[in-house]
Amino acid sequence: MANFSSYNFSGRKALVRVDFNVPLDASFDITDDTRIRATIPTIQKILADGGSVILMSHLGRPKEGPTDKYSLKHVVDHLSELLGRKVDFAADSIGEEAVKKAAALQPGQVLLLENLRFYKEEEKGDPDFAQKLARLGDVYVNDAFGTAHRAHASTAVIAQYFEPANRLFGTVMEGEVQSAEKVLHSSEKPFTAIIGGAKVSDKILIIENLLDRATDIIIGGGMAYTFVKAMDGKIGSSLCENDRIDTARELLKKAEEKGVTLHLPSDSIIADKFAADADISSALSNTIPDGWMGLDIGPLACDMFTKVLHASKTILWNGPMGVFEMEKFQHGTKAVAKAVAEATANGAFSLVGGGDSVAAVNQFGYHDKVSYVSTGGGAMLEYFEGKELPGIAAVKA
Ligand SMILES: Nc1ncnc2c1ncn2[C@@H]1O[C@H](COP(=O)(O)OP(=O)(O)O)[C@@H](O)[C@H]1O
Ligand SMILES: O=C(OP(=O)(O)O)[C@H](O)COP(=O)(O)O
Repeated sequence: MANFSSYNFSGRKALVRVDFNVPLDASFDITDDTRIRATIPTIQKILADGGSVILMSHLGRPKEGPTDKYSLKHVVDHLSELLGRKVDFAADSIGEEAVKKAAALQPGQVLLLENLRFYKEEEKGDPDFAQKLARLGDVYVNDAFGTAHRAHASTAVIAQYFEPANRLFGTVMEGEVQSAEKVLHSSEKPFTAIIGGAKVSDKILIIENLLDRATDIIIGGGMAYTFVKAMDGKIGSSLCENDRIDTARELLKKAEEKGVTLHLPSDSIIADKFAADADISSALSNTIPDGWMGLDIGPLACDMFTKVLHASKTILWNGPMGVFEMEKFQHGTKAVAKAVAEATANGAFSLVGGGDSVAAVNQFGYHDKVSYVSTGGGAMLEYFEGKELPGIAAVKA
């Protein structure tokens, strides 16, 4: 593996895997550009050396192939603005247009490929797809920390098609790993992990490993209701992964055995539909009526979580406490962000990561009141499990 800062990109086409999986609103405007902004130093260094850049990323989780909603064309204008130069776009990632545009790329130019996940081969880690991508450039830079926990074609499989001397991490990856290492080796207790959001089946498994590290685990957002149901609570139509209920039950038991306190939201803000104009009410999280769903933690939970956070010395946070994109369901995430900021002001070390979590912290004005903001959510949590992430291992191999 080569070193990014000493690598000379002059005359080279750098194929750079970035994580441009940014939140978009209904008009496809970017609501938080942290992940794009983070990659600018990497892109600028390659261009300043006299190289050219081919950017590749995923956006969301498209299931049906090419879909306008998930097109990376939505980020082209903003990226051009941030770079101060026009970025070209290929409406494909390995097809004729991508190949032609990549071949014609001149030093100083930037090309963005269409969403890699429009090909099912990407998530399957298909070697043929990875090799076709690899042919577009002559040096591979992985700067997608947020996706480093995925063993996909563009993050893990592709690296083998480049000589070790032409495989590198970009500045995002380097910075993220350095900061994560710092936390990994210096986590003062009480250590509180906050897990929320909506990727229940992905992140519930990570909780088990956190049991060896954390003294307290706060579970909020859509993640909470699978646990509430595992304790025989009534959750109405709240988000729930039924095939993870047994896992949740086991985790509750293991936490007790290990002396780790799992904090679930005792109450919730409930809604009659998943919409900004829903009718809302509040309820204990284990007595949510049929036809209603929990879309935020309630006031009792906010108070309880705040107390736990104020007593913490290390805080790791991934996943919002509610559907913060809608005003009616922002309060819990705001309250937790405030408590994390207050704990940080009192000397705790706090690390917040994940596309939506970072968007929330930015939106509520707390980004500079926490110790570190990571572009990765699941990736950051898996890094803390102590295992090498596939996207990192492949570049180092
Ligand atoms: N109670 C809930 N029900 C449904 N979705 C929720 C709930 N709470 C939070 N969410 C959603 O979770 C999403 C973020 O989850 P996730 O992707 O896991 O976080 P991150 O991007 O920070 O890693 C947000 O879009 C938010 O609206
Ligand atoms: O947004 C991401 O992760 P995150 O929600 O854990 O922050 C990454 O872009 C990975 O996306 P994925 O979880 O669909 O593989």
